Amino acid sequence: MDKSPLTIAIDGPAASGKGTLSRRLAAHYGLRHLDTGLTYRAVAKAMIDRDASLDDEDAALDAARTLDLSAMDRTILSAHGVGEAASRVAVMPAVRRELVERQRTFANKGHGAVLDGRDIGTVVLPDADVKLYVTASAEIRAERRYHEILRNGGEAREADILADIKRRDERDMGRSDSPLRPAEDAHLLDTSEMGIEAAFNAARLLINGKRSA
Ligand SMILES: Nc1ncnc2c1ncn2[C@@H]1O[C@H](COP(=O)(O)OP(=O)(O)OP(=O)(O)O)[C@@H](O)[C@H]1O
Ligand SMILES: Nc1ccn([C@@H]2O[C@H](COP(=O)(O)O)[C@@H](O)[C@H]2O)c(=O)n1
Repeated sequence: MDKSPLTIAIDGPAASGKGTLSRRLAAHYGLRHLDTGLTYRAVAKAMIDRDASLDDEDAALDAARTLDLSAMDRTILSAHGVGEAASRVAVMPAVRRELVERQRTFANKGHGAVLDGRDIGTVVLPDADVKLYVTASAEIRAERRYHEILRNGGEAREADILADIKRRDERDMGRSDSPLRPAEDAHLLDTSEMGIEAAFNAARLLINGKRSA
């Protein structure tokens, strides 16, 4: 296998499967992985814990500056409501600047990395070796998330999840700073009719093709 450093940027809307794919790719290529959504979630959670308003930019910036990437707990941060709150602090340019800096430092520290989020290919790592934009219809994404919540012992209504996903898509794609969109040189991967294994194999083929080109 080619041992040169490899940076992979993976973007896509909520519950599109970018985290699942990123973890598989990181394990396969022996790369470190950062789920950048967790950084926005951690800022939002810190504000909720401090009873700060989610519109308070000073409090959000303070939470971003004091964030410890190594202490982010996926189990706590993955709650559906925290994702919604994260998309509200993610519209703040000062918070984005702070977190993007931290994310770049992570990416540049070692021998390659996989980062997933909303602006990785467009803003955080515009020179990434490979860029993927993972998507699926809102209905399929809501169905997958619904089953995930049930599997984990939670309760939810699929219709509420679909409404949340559509609202979050709108906020993430419509914000003026770093809106969610595919980078011009990103490969599109629509997994609406593709299982996890098939998506992983498709991504692996694209990456290997790019490396040997
Ligand atoms: N190709 C696929 N086929 C079927 N289910 C999938 C596929 N990819 C991911 N999933 C499932 O869909 C759900 C959402 O996936 P995942 O958490 O990876 O999405 P995400 O884009 O990282 O979400 P978020 O934006 O909330 O971070 C999970 O339950 C995962 O197991
Ligand atoms: N690079 C990123 C990553 C995430 N966001 C915002 O955080 C929210 C939560 O992200 P998840 O991937 O964990 O669902 C998301 O809705 C975005 O608003 C971002 O802006 N940039």
